[in-house]
Amino acid sequence: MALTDINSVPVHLRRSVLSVPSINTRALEKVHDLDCDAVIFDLEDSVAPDKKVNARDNLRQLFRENPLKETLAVIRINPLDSDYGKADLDLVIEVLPAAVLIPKVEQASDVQAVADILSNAGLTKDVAIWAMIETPKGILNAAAIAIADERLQCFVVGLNDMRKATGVLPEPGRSHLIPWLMQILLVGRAHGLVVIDSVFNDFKDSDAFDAECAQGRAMGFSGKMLIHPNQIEPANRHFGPSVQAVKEAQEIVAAFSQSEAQNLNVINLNGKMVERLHLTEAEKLLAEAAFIAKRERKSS
Ligand SMILES: CC(C)(COP(=O)(O)OP(=O)(O)OC[C@H]1O[C@@H](n2cnc3c(N)ncnc32)[C@H](O)[C@@H]1OP(=O)(O)O)[C@@H](O)C(=O)NCCC(=O)NCCSC(=O)C[C@H](O)C(=O)O
Ligand SMILES: [Mg+2]
Repeated sequence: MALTDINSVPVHLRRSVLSVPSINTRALEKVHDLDCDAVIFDLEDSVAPDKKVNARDNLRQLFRENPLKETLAVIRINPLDSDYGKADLDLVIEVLPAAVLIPKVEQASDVQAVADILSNAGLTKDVAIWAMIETPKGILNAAAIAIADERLQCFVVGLNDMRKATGVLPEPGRSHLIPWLMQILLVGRAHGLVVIDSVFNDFKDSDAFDAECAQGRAMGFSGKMLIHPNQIEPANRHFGPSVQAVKEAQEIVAAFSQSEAQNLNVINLNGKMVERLHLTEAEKLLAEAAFIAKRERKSS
């Protein structure tokens, strides 16, 4: 599978990235039937210390007997300097998920340490690296982290840890967090990374979740980390191409394919300036929409 490049097709979507506690066998059984783009099998904060071994065993069995097919599989390990991180990474090397997610990344060396262990195990590009940016130092060092290793593909924001570290209270609109969110996004984009918005804890409040997805989409995030199956449909809707966006993209492609537009870099489309950069965006959006439609046809 080609590595994700936010500006290239074919696309590997990251609209909905569902976290599943690897100790919860009931939830682990369910993930095969869920319409999310990626699953994070969590070994970190959702698994109690005395359950880490059981959780790893659950994943070993899942990857051996019933691996995910259409959905990207990611394993979130514990920090390498904790009591559990090294054994978690050994499991990653054994079962080969699409990516390993490192929590609480604060400096480039946190990524490099994982990359070195993967390389020493003979894995060069097989397992991508994702990094959680969820501490003040992680945000301040994001630019160095982004270039720590060529396997790094994705930043995932963690606002629970960020709030804990800073004292920022949860509030609708996340106004006090916006500078930090945009900083992470800017750094990620500068280095061609996918950037995933944080989880939303109140999984029964669908209106508030809808609003936060809309905000995350408007900010430029590729998708949202989720904690509950109910959050998948709204995340797919907000972070995927809307009907209106597909229609506009088709109009742009059609307009630029006219013979009179062949040598033009800018045209007037229904009273709006449209340039070739919009054509590139339109083609990417249509490829994304086609990819989603094909996957939906296959699963229905
Ligand atoms: C939050 C939950 C503990 C709620 O679970 P539950 O009480 O079981 O909810 P429901 O009864 O509404 O569940 C309905 C059915 O859906 C299944 N389910 C629930 N959650 C998941 C899931 N994540 N994946 C798959 N399936 C799920 C239930 O088993 C029910 O099934 P059934 O019995 O057949 O009806 C729970 O949702 C949960 O544990 N969520 C994930 C928690 C998690 O992964 N936490 C770590 C990630 S959060 C994070 O990383 C924060 C970040 O680091 C930061 O700092 O911000
Ligand atoms: Mg966290």
